[in-house]
Amino acid sequence: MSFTEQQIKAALSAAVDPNTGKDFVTGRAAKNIKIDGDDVSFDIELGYPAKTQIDAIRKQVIAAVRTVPGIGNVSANVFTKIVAHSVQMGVKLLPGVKNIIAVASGKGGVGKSTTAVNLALALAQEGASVGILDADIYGPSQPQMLGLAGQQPESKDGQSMEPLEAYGIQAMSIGFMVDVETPMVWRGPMVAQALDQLLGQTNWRDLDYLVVDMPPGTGDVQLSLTQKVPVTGALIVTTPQDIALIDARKGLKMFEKVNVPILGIVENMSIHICSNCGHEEHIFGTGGGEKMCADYDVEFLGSLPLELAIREMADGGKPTVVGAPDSRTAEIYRDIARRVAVKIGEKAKDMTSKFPNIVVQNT
Ligand SMILES: Nc1ncnc2c1ncn2[C@@H]1O[C@H](COP(=O)(O)OP(=O)(O)OP(=O)(O)O)[C@@H](O)[C@H]1O
Repeated sequence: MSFTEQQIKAALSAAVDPNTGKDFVTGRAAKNIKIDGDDVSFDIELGYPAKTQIDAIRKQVIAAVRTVPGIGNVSANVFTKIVAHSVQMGVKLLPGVKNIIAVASGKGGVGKSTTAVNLALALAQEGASVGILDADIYGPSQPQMLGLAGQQPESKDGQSMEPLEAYGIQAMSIGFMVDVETPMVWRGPMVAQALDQLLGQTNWRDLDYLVVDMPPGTGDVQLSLTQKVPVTGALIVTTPQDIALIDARKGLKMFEKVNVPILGIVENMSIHICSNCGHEEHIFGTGGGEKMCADYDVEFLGSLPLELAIREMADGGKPTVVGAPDSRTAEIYRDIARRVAVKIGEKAKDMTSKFPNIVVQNT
């Protein structure tokens, strides 16, 4: 052997993870370096799902280590390990759920539910175990978007409910419990009770991420939900016009108030590309989302076009990420999903589960 472990580490610290922007040593991804004669093997542990990129990352780190003089065979085991990250103080994690991502908007109709479902499906496509909780009591649209309309969750014990499944993700919605065609007048306590039931009585099965489609707006219902749900981070969806941005700012403030970190902002319906001539038009204005992010020091996670196919696929029960997985739009959703997962991965790990239960016995 004509090289040292130090040289291997130096080579790996010259390679930067394109998703985190950190090198593989500083980011603590490189582990378990083993040298056997001239051959080297090591692990790269990613804290976010990246199934579509594992191959590229493997090639990148192998190429980096091959630069070490005298090196023989190099093998890298690249894998993902998602852990639970901290939530608001005093709120307990949900059983079977590691991380919760709240998807919110300041006002209705900006595409929050469409973004939430595509984000959930994109995280699953990248290899994570994902659920979606449709808490949008005013317009539960996830059953329709996931092709589950008219179905009802099963209960094995008469107390708790099993989430339904579509395209590999688990789903629970207030829409499975009420007739969405019949307008309902929800009084405060009814809303709270229904949401409590959804939150506390769903048997989520081993989720890395639960995406919560929040009710639009920043009123009392939304505020109490953000206090009750153990949220790891929130994402705000807005359209570029001023009125939506003003409301999105209120959303930012609401999460700040309850100490939920903002993962970033997604701008929806940013640009319209004419399907006939390809002409690009900023129907709702331009640059608003990015300016808001700069003003408030939050990340601009990406922007989605105003596109007929997004609406047709979501409303038709097969959202873009699964309906057209090779499209540019699906790629944008996957990029946003990876950014969100990386941001969560950078947050402090949840330590509550590390503390042993202390039992005081009277003898
Ligand atoms: N980028 C887009 N391009 C075209 N249509 C879109 C886009 N995003 C969402 N839509 C469509 O706009 C409508 C409203 O979207 P969605 O239900 O996701 O909004 P929302 O903010 O969740 O609304 P609400 O607050 O009422 O629940 C839907 O018909 C959806 O298919």
